[in-house]
Amino acid sequence: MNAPQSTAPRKRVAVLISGRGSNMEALIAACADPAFPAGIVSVISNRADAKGLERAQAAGLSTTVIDHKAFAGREPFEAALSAHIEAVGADIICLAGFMRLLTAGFVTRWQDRMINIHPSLIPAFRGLHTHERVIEAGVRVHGCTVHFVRAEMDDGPIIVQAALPVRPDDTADSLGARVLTREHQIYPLALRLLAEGKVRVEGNRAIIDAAADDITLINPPLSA
Ligand SMILES: Nc1nc2c(c(=O)[nH]1)N[C@@H](CN(C=O)c1ccc(C(=O)N[C@@H](CCC(=O)O)C(=O)O)cc1)CN2
Ligand SMILES: NCC(=O)N[C@@H]1O[C@H](COP(=O)([O-])[O-])[C@@H](O)[C@H]1O
Repeated sequence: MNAPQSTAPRKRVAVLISGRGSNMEALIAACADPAFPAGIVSVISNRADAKGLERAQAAGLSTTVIDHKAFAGREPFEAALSAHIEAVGADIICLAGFMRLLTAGFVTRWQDRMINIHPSLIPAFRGLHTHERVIEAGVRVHGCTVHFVRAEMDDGPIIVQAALPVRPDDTADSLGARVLTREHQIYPLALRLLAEGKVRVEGNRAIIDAAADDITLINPPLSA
């Protein structure tokens, strides 16, 4: 039974991608439900060859390429990004495999309205090549995180995490595939909680309002 349709206007979301776009697709699928408290108004890529652009167009969404290489530095690139995001009236920015380090100026401009998905249980394994590093380190539990973006890479207040066991026979690819499945579950959940106003930031912590009826999903039991 669908949750009662809230009368609040749906939050307007800009999704930033650089590549494949499978997390963007998970967000598109969630936003297709009229009862979902957010809708995607623009998909922006810094790469014209991002496969995600075709997927967004196939879903009938407006897509825009703002190529960082066309600008004389991060700030002018980000000024063009902000101008477009303001023009489409976005309330929330979702980074979904967006592979450009954003400056402190841009992060402050969109403070606590910009979230990112990262394929590790931050603060462990921040940065790139997380699955390879997890296997190399021999850790037993791995996962993914949706967090608010801060100037420091992969360092913001954590909204949702999902954990899973590392199998003895795991390769970076097999582990990455299981983590990606969890990413596609937790990103729509985090966006829903944020769009429903159920997340507030205190210092470097994200506080989820306890009434959020899907609290159990935030600490899901370790699944295979
Ligand atoms: N200020 C921040 N910017 C970004 C964050 C963040 O947490 N704070 N998250 C990232 C996403 N990301 C990891 O989650 C990430 C993005 C980019 C890079 C990186 O090394 N980029 C290089 C260029 C790589 C390329 O263009 O292919 C760079 O920007 O010079 C690492 C991790 C989004 N931005
Ligand atoms: N540090 C950022 C980072 O590593 N992000 C990761 O890039 C992939 C993008 O896949 P997608 O384009 O299919 O969503 C995802 O696994 C995401 O967590």
